[in-house]
Amino acid sequence: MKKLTDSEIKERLTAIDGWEYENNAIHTTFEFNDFKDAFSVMTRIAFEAELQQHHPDWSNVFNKLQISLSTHDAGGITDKDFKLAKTIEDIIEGE
Ligand SMILES: C[C@H](O)[C@H](O)[C@H]1CNC2=NC(N)=NC(=O)C2=N1
Repeated sequence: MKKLTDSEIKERLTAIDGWEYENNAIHTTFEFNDFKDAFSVMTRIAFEAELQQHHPDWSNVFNKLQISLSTHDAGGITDKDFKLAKTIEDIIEGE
């Protein structure tokens, strides 16, 4: 999988709100009403990640969820990260 260049990453980020590019990964944070809502979304993301065979680096504290996406094998950001980011946005928007 081809590693995207800085300018390709910045260009693609304009199409997804709320994500930023830093430290060789794209990041976002979400805040939910409570832990149950956060964990429920995480479970849905987990099943989609498994289907894509591409997995988020994330952390959850109570109602907050921080997500970072990068392609470990490529040592940077690839189409797989933008595909998973779009999937995550679709899951959140369906809430
Ligand atoms: C064999 C398996 O598909 C690979 O190890 C996948 C699994 N999930 C992955 N997830 C992420 N974020 N980066 C990877 O390089 C990666 N590799």
